[in-house]
Amino acid sequence: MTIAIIELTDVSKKYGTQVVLDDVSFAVNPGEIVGLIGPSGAGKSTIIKIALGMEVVDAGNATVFNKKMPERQILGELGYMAQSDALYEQLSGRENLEFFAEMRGVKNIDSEIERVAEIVDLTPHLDKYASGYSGGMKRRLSLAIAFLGNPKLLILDEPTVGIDPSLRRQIWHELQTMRNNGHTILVTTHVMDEAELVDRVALLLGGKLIANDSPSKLEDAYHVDTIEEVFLMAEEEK
Ligand SMILES: Nc1ncnc2c1ncn2[C@@H]1O[C@H](COP(=O)(O)OP(=O)(O)OP(=O)(O)O)[C@@H](O)[C@H]1O
Repeated sequence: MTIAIIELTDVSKKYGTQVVLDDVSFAVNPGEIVGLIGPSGAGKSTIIKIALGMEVVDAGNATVFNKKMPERQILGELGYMAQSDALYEQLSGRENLEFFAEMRGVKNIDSEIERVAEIVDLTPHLDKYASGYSGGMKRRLSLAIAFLGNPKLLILDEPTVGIDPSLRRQIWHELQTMRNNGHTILVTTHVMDEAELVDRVALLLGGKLIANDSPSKLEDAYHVDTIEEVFLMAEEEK
Protein backbone atom coordinates (compact mmCIF):
# COMPACT_ATOMS: atom_id res chain seq x y z
CA MET A 1 0.00 0.00 0.00
CA THR A 2 1.28 3.47 -0.87
CA ILE A 3 1.63 5.77 2.10
CA ALA A 4 0.47 9.23 1.10
CA ILE A 5 2.90 12.12 1.56
CA ILE A 6 0.04 14.45 2.50
CA GLU A 7 -3.25 13.03 3.74
CA LEU A 8 -6.32 14.93 4.86
CA THR A 9 -9.09 12.74 6.25
CA ASP A 10 -12.60 14.14 6.82
CA VAL A 11 -11.17 17.59 7.46
CA SER A 12 -13.50 20.43 8.40
CA LYS A 13 -12.44 23.98 9.11
CA LYS A 14 -14.43 27.06 10.06
CA TYR A 15 -13.44 30.67 10.50
CA GLY A 16 -16.03 32.06 12.90
CA THR A 17 -19.30 30.79 11.48
CA GLN A 18 -17.94 30.47 7.94
CA VAL A 19 -17.41 26.86 6.89
CA VAL A 20 -14.33 26.87 4.66
CA LEU A 21 -13.67 23.12 4.42
CA ASP A 22 -16.52 20.68 4.82
CA ASP A 23 -15.46 17.07 5.35
CA VAL A 24 -12.62 17.12 2.83
CA SER A 25 -10.56 13.97 2.28
CA PHE A 26 -7.64 14.22 -0.03
CA ALA A 27 -4.21 12.67 -0.49
CA VAL A 28 -1.03 13.56 -2.33
CA ASN A 29 0.96 10.43 -3.15
CA PRO A 30 4.72 10.07 -3.56
CA GLY A 31 6.02 11.25 -6.92
CA GLU A 32 2.96 13.09 -8.14
CA ILE A 33 2.06 16.69 -8.90
CA VAL A 34 -1.37 17.55 -7.56
CA GLY A 35 -2.99 20.80 -8.63
CA LEU A 36 -5.45 22.34 -6.23
CA ILE A 37 -7.91 24.56 -8.08
CA GLY A 38 -11.08 26.39 -7.17
CA PRO A 39 -12.51 29.90 -7.18
CA SER A 40 -11.04 32.61 -5.00
CA GLY A 41 -11.92 31.93 -1.37
CA ALA A 42 -12.58 28.21 -1.98
CA GLY A 43 -10.13 27.17 0.73
CA LYS A 44 -7.02 26.24 -1.26
CA SER A 45 -4.61 28.19 0.91
CA THR A 46 -6.39 26.86 3.99
CA ILE A 47 -5.62 23.29 2.89
CA ILE A 48 -2.00 24.27 2.37
CA LYS A 49 -1.79 25.92 5.78
CA ILE A 50 -3.30 22.82 7.40
CA ALA A 51 -0.71 20.65 5.62
CA LEU A 52 2.01 22.94 6.93
CA GLY A 53 0.63 22.95 10.47
CA MET A 54 -0.03 26.70 10.29
CA GLU A 55 -3.76 26.11 10.84
CA VAL A 56 -5.34 23.35 12.88
CA VAL A 57 -8.39 21.41 11.78
CA ASP A 58 -11.72 21.63 13.65
CA ALA A 59 -12.51 18.02 12.77
CA GLY A 60 -10.68 15.24 10.95
CA ASN A 61 -7.03 14.54 10.60
CA ALA A 62 -4.06 15.86 8.63
CA THR A 63 -0.80 13.96 8.23
CA VAL A 64 2.38 14.80 6.34
CA PHE A 65 5.05 12.11 5.91
CA ASN A 66 2.72 10.00 8.04
CA LYS A 67 3.01 12.37 11.01
CA LYS A 68 0.01 14.15 12.46
CA MET A 69 0.20 17.89 11.85
CA PRO A 70 1.17 20.27 13.32
CA GLU A 71 4.67 18.81 13.68
CA ARG A 72 7.62 21.19 13.52
CA GLN A 73 10.15 18.53 12.51
CA ILE A 74 8.44 18.04 9.17
CA LEU A 75 9.10 21.62 8.14
CA GLY A 76 12.76 20.92 7.42
CA GLU A 77 11.74 18.27 4.90
CA LEU A 78 9.61 20.44 2.67
CA GLY A 79 9.91 23.50 0.49
CA TYR A 80 7.09 26.00 0.85
CA MET A 81 6.21 29.02 -1.21
CA ALA A 82 3.48 31.21 0.25
CA GLN A 83 1.02 33.28 -1.73
CA SER A 84 2.64 36.49 -0.57
CA ASP A 85 6.38 36.85 -0.68
CA ALA A 86 8.15 36.76 2.69
CA LEU A 87 11.50 38.23 1.70
CA TYR A 88 14.01 40.49 3.36
CA GLU A 89 13.78 43.56 1.13
CA GLN A 90 16.93 45.14 2.57
CA LEU A 91 19.00 42.08 1.60
CA SER A 92 20.12 41.05 -1.87
CA GLY A 93 18.62 38.03 -3.59
CA ARG A 94 21.76 36.05 -2.77
CA GLU A 95 21.64 37.09 0.91
CA ASN A 96 18.00 36.06 1.11
CA LEU A 97 18.89 32.66 -0.30
CA GLU A 98 21.86 32.34 2.09
CA PHE A 99 19.67 33.20 5.06
CA PHE A 100 16.99 30.62 4.23
CA ALA A 101 19.57 28.01 3.23
CA GLU A 102 21.32 28.35 6.60
CA MET A 103 18.02 28.28 8.45
CA ARG A 104 17.07 25.05 6.71
CA GLY A 105 20.48 23.45 7.20
CA VAL A 106 21.21 23.21 3.48
CA LYS A 107 24.64 21.84 2.57
CA ASN A 108 26.94 23.31 -0.12
CA ILE A 109 25.14 26.61 0.07
CA ASP A 110 27.02 28.44 -2.71
CA SER A 111 26.46 25.77 -5.35
CA GLU A 112 22.87 25.28 -4.19
CA ILE A 113 22.21 29.01 -4.61
CA GLU A 114 23.65 28.89 -8.12
CA ARG A 115 21.43 25.89 -8.93
CA VAL A 116 18.13 27.34 -7.72
CA ALA A 117 18.84 30.82 -9.14
CA GLU A 118 19.44 29.25 -12.54
CA ILE A 119 16.06 27.46 -12.47
CA VAL A 120 14.16 30.70 -11.93
CA ASP A 121 16.44 32.79 -14.16
CA LEU A 122 17.65 35.11 -11.41
CA THR A 123 21.40 34.54 -11.73
CA PRO A 124 22.20 38.00 -13.19
CA HIS A 125 20.17 39.72 -10.45
CA LEU A 126 21.38 37.88 -7.36
CA ASP A 127 23.44 40.75 -6.01
CA LYS A 128 20.68 43.38 -6.29
CA TYR A 129 18.56 44.32 -3.30
CA ALA A 130 15.24 42.48 -3.17
CA SER A 131 13.58 45.88 -2.63
CA GLY A 132 14.50 46.72 -6.24
CA TYR A 133 13.02 43.49 -7.66
CA SER A 134 9.83 43.57 -9.72
CA GLY A 135 6.81 41.59 -8.49
CA GLY A 136 7.66 38.69 -10.82
CA MET A 137 11.30 38.68 -9.67
CA LYS A 138 10.16 38.48 -6.05
CA ARG A 139 7.95 35.49 -6.92
CA ARG A 140 10.94 33.89 -8.61
CA LEU A 141 13.13 34.49 -5.55
CA SER A 142 10.45 32.97 -3.30
CA LEU A 143 10.29 29.95 -5.59
CA ALA A 144 14.08 29.61 -5.54
CA ILE A 145 13.93 29.63 -1.73
CA ALA A 146 11.38 26.78 -1.83
CA PHE A 147 13.73 24.77 -4.07
CA LEU A 148 16.72 25.13 -1.69
CA GLY A 149 18.04 21.79 -0.51
CA ASN A 150 16.01 19.91 -3.16
CA PRO A 151 13.25 18.92 -0.70
CA LYS A 152 11.24 15.76 -1.28
CA LEU A 153 7.98 17.68 -0.88
CA LEU A 154 7.15 21.06 -2.38
CA ILE A 155 4.06 23.01 -1.43
CA LEU A 156 3.58 25.96 -3.74
CA ASP A 157 0.76 28.49 -3.41
CA GLU A 158 0.29 30.22 -6.78
CA PRO A 159 3.96 29.97 -7.74
CA THR A 160 3.72 31.49 -11.22
CA VAL A 161 1.67 34.65 -10.59
CA GLY A 162 3.36 37.55 -12.38
CA ILE A 163 5.88 35.31 -14.15
CA ASP A 164 6.29 35.61 -17.93
CA PRO A 165 4.99 32.75 -20.11
CA SER A 166 8.40 31.49 -21.26
CA LEU A 167 9.79 31.34 -17.73
CA ARG A 168 6.53 29.83 -16.50
CA ARG A 169 7.02 27.04 -19.02
CA GLN A 170 10.61 26.57 -17.82
CA ILE A 171 9.44 26.36 -14.21
CA TRP A 172 6.79 23.77 -15.05
CA HIS A 173 9.38 21.78 -16.94
CA GLU A 174 11.52 21.85 -13.79
CA LEU A 175 8.58 20.77 -11.60
CA GLN A 176 7.96 17.84 -13.93
CA THR A 177 11.64 16.88 -13.85
CA MET A 178 11.51 16.96 -10.05
CA ARG A 179 8.40 14.79 -10.12
CA ASN A 180 10.15 12.34 -12.47
CA ASN A 181 12.95 12.17 -9.89
CA GLY A 182 10.47 11.13 -7.20
CA HIS A 183 9.60 14.49 -5.66
CA THR A 184 6.05 15.23 -4.59
CA ILE A 185 4.41 18.56 -5.37
CA LEU A 186 1.20 20.19 -4.21
CA VAL A 187 0.48 23.38 -6.15
CA THR A 188 -2.41 25.82 -6.27
CA THR A 189 -3.08 27.73 -9.44
CA HIS A 190 -5.58 30.00 -11.10
CA VAL A 191 -3.99 29.38 -14.47
CA MET A 192 -6.09 26.70 -16.09
CA ASP A 193 -3.57 25.68 -18.71
CA GLU A 194 -1.17 24.91 -15.84
CA ALA A 195 -3.81 22.60 -14.40
CA GLU A 196 -3.46 20.53 -17.59
CA LEU A 197 0.17 19.83 -16.63
CA VAL A 198 -0.46 18.16 -13.28
CA ASP A 199 -0.99 14.46 -12.63
CA ARG A 200 -4.15 15.03 -10.64
CA VAL A 201 -6.52 17.95 -10.29
CA ALA A 202 -8.34 18.48 -6.99
CA LEU A 203 -11.24 20.88 -7.49
CA LEU A 204 -12.61 22.66 -4.44
CA LEU A 205 -16.02 24.31 -4.54
CA GLY A 206 -18.19 25.51 -1.68
CA GLY A 207 -15.95 23.90 0.92
CA LYS A 208 -16.14 20.47 -0.74
CA LEU A 209 -13.74 18.54 -2.90
CA ILE A 210 -15.92 17.94 -5.92
CA ALA A 211 -13.42 16.39 -8.31
CA ASN A 212 -10.11 14.63 -7.83
CA ASP A 213 -8.68 12.90 -10.88
CA SER A 214 -6.24 13.23 -13.77
CA PRO A 215 -6.96 16.12 -16.16
CA SER A 216 -7.83 13.75 -19.01
CA LYS A 217 -10.23 11.66 -16.88
CA LEU A 218 -11.97 14.83 -15.66
CA GLU A 219 -12.27 16.13 -19.22
CA ASP A 220 -13.77 12.80 -20.30
CA ALA A 221 -16.18 12.74 -17.37
CA TYR A 222 -17.44 16.26 -18.16
CA HIS A 223 -17.30 15.66 -21.98
CA VAL A 224 -15.09 18.71 -22.52
CA ASP A 225 -11.59 19.39 -23.85
CA THR A 226 -10.01 21.52 -21.14
CA ILE A 227 -9.78 21.82 -17.37
CA GLU A 228 -11.08 25.37 -17.72
CA GLU A 229 -14.33 23.96 -19.13
CA VAL A 230 -14.45 21.34 -16.35
CA PHE A 231 -14.10 24.15 -13.83
CA LEU A 232 -16.86 26.25 -15.45
CA MET A 233 -19.25 23.30 -15.74
CA ALA A 234 -18.63 22.25 -12.14
CA GLU A 235 -19.36 25.82 -10.99
CA GLU A 236 -22.59 25.89 -13.03
CA GLU A 237 -23.74 22.59 -11.54
CA LYS A 238 -23.22 23.87 -8.01
N1 LIG B 1 -7.33 33.62 9.22
C1 LIG B 1 -8.56 33.74 8.69
N2 LIG B 1 -9.57 34.32 9.40
C2 LIG B 1 -10.80 34.43 8.88
N3 LIG B 1 -11.14 34.01 7.65
C3 LIG B 1 -10.19 33.47 6.90
C4 LIG B 1 -8.85 33.29 7.36
N4 LIG B 1 -8.12 32.69 6.40
C5 LIG B 1 -8.98 32.50 5.36
N5 LIG B 1 -10.21 32.95 5.66
C6 LIG B 1 -11.39 32.87 4.79
O1 LIG B 1 -11.51 31.53 4.38
C7 LIG B 1 -11.89 31.44 3.00
C8 LIG B 1 -10.91 30.59 2.25
O2 LIG B 1 -9.68 31.30 2.18
P1 LIG B 1 -8.42 30.70 1.38
O3 LIG B 1 -7.33 31.71 1.50
O4 LIG B 1 -8.14 29.32 1.84
O5 LIG B 1 -8.99 30.65 -0.10
P2 LIG B 1 -8.25 30.38 -1.49
O6 LIG B 1 -9.02 29.32 -2.20
O7 LIG B 1 -6.81 30.12 -1.25
O8 LIG B 1 -8.45 31.78 -2.22
P3 LIG B 1 -7.53 32.54 -3.30
O9 LIG B 1 -7.62 31.75 -4.57
O10 LIG B 1 -8.18 33.89 -3.43
O11 LIG B 1 -6.16 32.60 -2.73
C9 LIG B 1 -12.02 32.87 2.51
O12 LIG B 1 -13.38 33.26 2.57
C10 LIG B 1 -11.20 33.67 3.49
O13 LIG B 1 -11.70 34.97 3.64
